[in-house]
Amino acid sequence: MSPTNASYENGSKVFTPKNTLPEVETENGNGHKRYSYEMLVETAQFLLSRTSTRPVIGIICGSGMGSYWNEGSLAESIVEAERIPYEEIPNFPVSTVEGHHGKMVFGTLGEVPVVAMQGRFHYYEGYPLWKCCLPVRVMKLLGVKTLIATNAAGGLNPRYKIGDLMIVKDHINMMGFAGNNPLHGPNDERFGPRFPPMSKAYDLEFRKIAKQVAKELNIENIVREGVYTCLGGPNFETVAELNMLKMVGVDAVGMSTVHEVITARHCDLKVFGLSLITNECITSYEQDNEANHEEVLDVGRMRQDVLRKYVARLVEEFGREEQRT
Ligand SMILES: O=P(O)(O)O[C@@H]1C[C@H](O)[C@@H](CO)O1
Ligand code: HPA
Repeated sequence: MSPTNASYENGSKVFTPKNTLPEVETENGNGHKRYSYEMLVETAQFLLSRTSTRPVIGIICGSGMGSYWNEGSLAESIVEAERIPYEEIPNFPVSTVEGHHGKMVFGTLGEVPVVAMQGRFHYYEGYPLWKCCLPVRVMKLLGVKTLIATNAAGGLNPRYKIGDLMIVKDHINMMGFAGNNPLHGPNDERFGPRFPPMSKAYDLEFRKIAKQVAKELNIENIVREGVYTCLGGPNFETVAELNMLKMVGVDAVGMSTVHEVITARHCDLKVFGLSLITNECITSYEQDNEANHEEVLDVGRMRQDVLRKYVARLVEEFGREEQRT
């Protein structure tokens, strides 16, 4: 089905956008389906009916931040938390990663109303990118103004150490280079424009605040700022791939976030990105060690107290900044 009504004027085809996109649309030739605006409104309305929280900040908890465990995680420290499992949410995909929590957690952090995704959807699980990003659009419809996207990533910058935190300054959309983009397909203007800019993807003010907060918390020695890229996964990268990414200016490599950020910027959410460096990227054939998921989770647990305190303070500060602007 076409998202436009086509008619002919003086022999030329004229397209008039329809008011709504069809409920489920077969994407250009690749067989993927997509959700309509109305389905996402239904999802948002369901969530709003299940909680009295009206979140202004949305947080995506990455692998290092309690998407695999609850104890001591940021999601656990949300006050007056209401937890809604993904299985109960209409139109929501169900996380297939073993051990992932799969819950939307509503409540407050430092008196700022928030919603946290405990468990995200990854491309390697088999979801098309637009489906991985569905919760971001739902957050927008819930009234969220700012997205904090966190992830676990391999450190490619040789100065980075395992356990460092990287404020994401920018990203390189490697999957987008191959034409795989969450905005691929018909555009719905109610979310945003057909051709959204990405040159200010990661909010400058938030990045400044994050550096200031790192100083206050005395963790500035482990907080870096750099460029993140997402590959499709699930395999970790080859030595040649990592050396190529290093050459083009990538500091940290992961399997998420970029498409979420593109979707968030498209619908005008402000974005802050944070990577936990969980492993060293292997850039030489002489190195014995290999990347592995257990190490990613171990480092996540090791750093979770710091991450929780840091992100909780950032939420307070971003909430304040939100009120100022
Ligand atoms: O959800 P994130 O991006 O934090 O998870 C990363 C990427 C893979 O899911 C996993 C690899 O260990 O960690
Ligand atoms: O080294 C990595 N590569 C890709 N994704 C990752 N997620 C954690 N570490 C890595």
